[in-house]
Parts: sequence; C-alpha cells; structure tokens
Amino acid sequence: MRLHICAVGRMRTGPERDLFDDYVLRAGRTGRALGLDPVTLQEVEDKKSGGPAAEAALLERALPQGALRIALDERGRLLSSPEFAQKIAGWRDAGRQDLAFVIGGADGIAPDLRGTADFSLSFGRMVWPHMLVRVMLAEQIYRAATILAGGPYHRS
Ligand SMILES: C[S@@+](CC[C@H](N)C(=O)[O-])C[C@H]1O[C@@H](n2cnc3c(N)ncnc32)[C@H](O)[C@@H]1O
Repeated sequence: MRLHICAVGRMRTGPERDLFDDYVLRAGRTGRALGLDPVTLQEVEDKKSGGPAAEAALLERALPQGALRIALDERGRLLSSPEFAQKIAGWRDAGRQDLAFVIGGADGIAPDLRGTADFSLSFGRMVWPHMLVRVMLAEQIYRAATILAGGPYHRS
C-alpha cells in the first residue's frame, strides 16, 4: 500500500525537514516487510490570496485517484497509536492501494474537500503548525509500522 502526504506549502530546509525526512526514512525501512511502501510527499502551493478554496483545488489534483482520503483536522477522531496502527493495517488488508493524508495550510482544509474525506484524524483539539503536523504524522506512521512489526520503539 502506498502512503502519500498531500500538504499545503513548501517545506524549507531546517529542523522540521530533517525530522520529517528521518521519520519517513525509518517508516520506509520498517514498512517494507509489512506491505507499506515509502511515504511520499506531495506539496501544493500555499495560496495566500485564494485561501483554502484555491488550495483545495490544487490538493484535489495532487491526490492520487481512488486513494482513501484521511484529513488531518483538529475536529477529527482521536486515536491511540496502536489504534492508528490497526487502522493502517485494516486498510492494507482490505486491499487499499493508496492512502492519502491531507494537511491544510494556515487557514485549514476547505470544508468541501474536508467533506470528501473517508476519515478525519485529530492530533488533539489544539491547533498545530502545519509543518509540525507533517513531522508528527511521519513519526506516527513510523510508530505504527514498528507496532505492526512488533518492534521495541513503541512502549505503552
Ligand atoms: C494551522 S492549521 C489550520 C487550522 C484551522 N483552524 C482549521 O480550521 O483547520 C493547518 C493544518 O494543520 C493540520 N492540523 C493542525 N492542528 C491539527 C490537529 N490538532 N490535528 C490534526 N491536524 C491538525 C490540519 O490539517 C490543518 O488544516
């Protein structure tokens, strides 16, 4: 199963980029034996003038056809890390080819695009900067892979 992160804005070089790349690398290594392909990042332009509606049009184009859409949204469902791991395994076992995680820009994901999500995932009710959300998501994907592989990284 292919994992895509479709996100608004371009990540510059710096600490967030380093952390993100590290977790993506680790997730790729651990996920290989589990039928999880390396995470790919699709970035779309941050449309300061057009806002979330203009960004949604770009995100819509970046989303792989037929992908299961997971919106990152503070109003979404709260999951424990083992629950998140089981969700990923369930989608994989159901034969899903593509999972697309969608992260909005400064003003969030346009409601119309949010409405097309198959699942809405929250990292808590607080709002996090979107570049940090990428890092947190990459870490949780890596953690999920280690949980599914039975590795020692996750301790509950
Ligand atoms: C700065 S936030 C925008 C928040 C905005 N109030 C909204 O309505 O979504 C940018 C993006 O980061 C992600 N995000 C921020 N906090 C989050 C949280 N607690 N859980 C999940 N995703 C979050 C969402 O994808 C959001 O669109």
